[in-house]
Amino acid sequence: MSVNEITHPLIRHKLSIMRSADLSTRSFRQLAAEVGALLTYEATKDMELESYELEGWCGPIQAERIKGKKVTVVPILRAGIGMMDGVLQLIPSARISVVGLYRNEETLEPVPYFEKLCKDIDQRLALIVDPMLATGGSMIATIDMLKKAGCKHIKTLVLVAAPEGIAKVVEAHPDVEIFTAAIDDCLNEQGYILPGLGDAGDKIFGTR
Ligand SMILES: O=P(O)(O)OC[C@H]1O[C@H](OP(=O)(O)OP(=O)(O)O)[C@H](O)[C@@H]1O
Ligand SMILES: O=c1cc[nH]c(=O)[nH]1
Ligand SMILES: [Mg+2]
Repeated sequence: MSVNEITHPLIRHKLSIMRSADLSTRSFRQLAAEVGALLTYEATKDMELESYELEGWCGPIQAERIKGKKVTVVPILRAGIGMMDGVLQLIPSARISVVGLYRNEETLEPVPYFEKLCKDIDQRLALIVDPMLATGGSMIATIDMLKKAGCKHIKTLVLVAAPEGIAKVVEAHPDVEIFTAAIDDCLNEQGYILPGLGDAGDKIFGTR
C-alpha cells in the first residue's frame, strides 16, 4: 500500500490541536516536530536489521542493528524544517539533504531555488518531510530531483494531504510510499487544503 494514513490516537489528538486558528507559533512548531517523530516511527517499521555480537554485562550476546547505509532526511524548505527535528530525534545520525521549493501563488507550480543533497544518496532511504501535500507539485518535483541524483528508496512524511495531491504523486511515482497524519477533504480555489492547517510555513516561522 503506497498511501498510509496513520490514525494513532496521539497523532489525531496532536493534529487536532494544530488546526486551531489561534495556536501560538511555539506550540505549532513543537507539535509539527512531535507528529513528525510519530510518522517516522511508522515509516521505518520495515527497516532491515542485521545481527552482531556485543559484549554484554554477562558476556557476549547477539544484538541487532539497522542494516546498510541508512537514512537521509529531506526537508522541503521552508515548512519541512518544522518536522525535521522530530525525525532526527529518532534517527539522530541521519544525513540531511535540503531541497528549496516554493509554490507560485498564481500558477501553484513549484519553483525550485535550492538543492544540497548528501553524497551517497543512492545508498540511503530518503525520508522527505513537508507538512502539506496540496496539489502535489512540490512533492513530485522533490522526488524527481532525488531520483535524478540516484535515490532509489523514497518515503514521504506529511502532516496533512489532499486527495488531489495524493492522486498526482501516486500517478507520477507509484513506487514512493506516502505517510500522512490525515487525508483531508479537498483544495480551495487558492490551492489550500480544507480543513487543513492554513499556511504551515508561516505558522512554523511566525511570518503570518
Ligand atoms: O502540494 P503543493 O501544491 O505543491 O503545495 C505544498 C507546498 O506548499 C507549501 O510550501 P510553500 O510554497 O508555501 O513554501 P514555504 O514552505 O516556504 O512557506 C508546503 O510546505 C509545501 O511545500
Ligand atoms: O494548505 C496548504 C497548502 C499549501 N501550503 C500550505 O502551507 N498550506
Ligand atoms: Mg508557505
